[in-house]
Amino acid sequence: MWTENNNKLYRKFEFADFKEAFVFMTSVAELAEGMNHHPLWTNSYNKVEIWLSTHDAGDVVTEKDRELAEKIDKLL
Ligand SMILES: C[C@H](O)[C@H](O)[C@H]1CNC2=NC(N)=NC(=O)C2=N1
Repeated sequence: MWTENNNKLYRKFEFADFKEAFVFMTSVAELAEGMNHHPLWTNSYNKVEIWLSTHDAGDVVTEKDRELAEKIDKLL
């Protein structure tokens, strides 16, 4: 579930292992490139944390962030 805090959408994802996490990250990267809208994220072994905001709009949450979050959810 995404939460909205400090002008960012945030969600933490957990996978079976690093390989699964990285497959997910590769798909997110392709989505991000397609939208020209990129995540701030961290990866530690099987965990991926993502923060979404729109820098061009002054680092706030916009429709683009909500759209990317929705597309990311559909990868799961
Ligand atoms: C120049 C380029 O179009 C912009 O920097 C794009 C790239 N990716 C981006 N990603 C995010 N998250 N926010 C932006 O405002 C943004 N802008």
